[in-house]
Amino acid sequence: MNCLEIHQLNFSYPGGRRVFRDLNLSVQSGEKAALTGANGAGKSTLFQLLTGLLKPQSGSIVAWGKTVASEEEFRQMRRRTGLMFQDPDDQLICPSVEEDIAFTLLNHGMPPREVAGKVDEICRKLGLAALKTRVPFHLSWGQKQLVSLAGILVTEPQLLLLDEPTAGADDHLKSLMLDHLQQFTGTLLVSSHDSDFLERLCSSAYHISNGSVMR
Ligand SMILES: Nc1ncnc2c1ncn2[C@@H]1O[C@H](COP(=O)(O)OP(=O)(O)OP(=O)(O)O)[C@@H](O)[C@H]1O
Repeated sequence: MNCLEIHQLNFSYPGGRRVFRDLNLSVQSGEKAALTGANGAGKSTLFQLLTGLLKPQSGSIVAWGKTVASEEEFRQMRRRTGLMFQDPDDQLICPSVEEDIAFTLLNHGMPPREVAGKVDEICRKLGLAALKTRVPFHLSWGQKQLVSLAGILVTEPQLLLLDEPTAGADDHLKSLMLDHLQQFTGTLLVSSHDSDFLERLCSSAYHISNGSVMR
């Protein structure tokens, strides 16, 4: 079964040039797929379209066999999906690391005590325990990326969309991310210019060029 299907997607930013022209893409459940393309090819834009943060002019998105079009359908889809933004400052909004990691689970109505246990566990796994009370805004770039990833993994998503997760990451952070993402059993679509990281993580690749996807 396909986790994701995109059919004949067309998208332009208001007043901007066309980003996608009749783009088609299918990603199977459990697939770990790389999304590549030159700067400005449209990788970040595609992630935003896939999660309903941008609306296409035409075309359709199907997730787990169901068309996703209305705001409510995207809301349901986002509950099963983790999107890691390219810039962690777009992701981190709370006054402390632990609150940030807990944010989505609390929003989903999980009891605070259960959330606290899950936050502790993911912080332990990702080596973030010492940063729990820190202000996210004051962390280093790499620490912010790791906190962003923790806030996503803690929700146990079935689909992970990662937008250049290793940009600016050192070798230690990259191998930490790799270890955890290799263990992820859901569907993964990861954009990156880091071919070594993609080769070690992904088993398939899709390349965006001239507004459409090539395998
Ligand atoms: N908010 C916006 N308004 C207008 N144009 C935009 C906007 N955001 C992105 N674009 C344009 O859309 C195109 C695709 O940008 P996008 O950021 O999706 O590319 P990308 O593949 O993620 O690039 P990179 O590898 O540099 O991160 C680019 O031409 C960009 O300038």
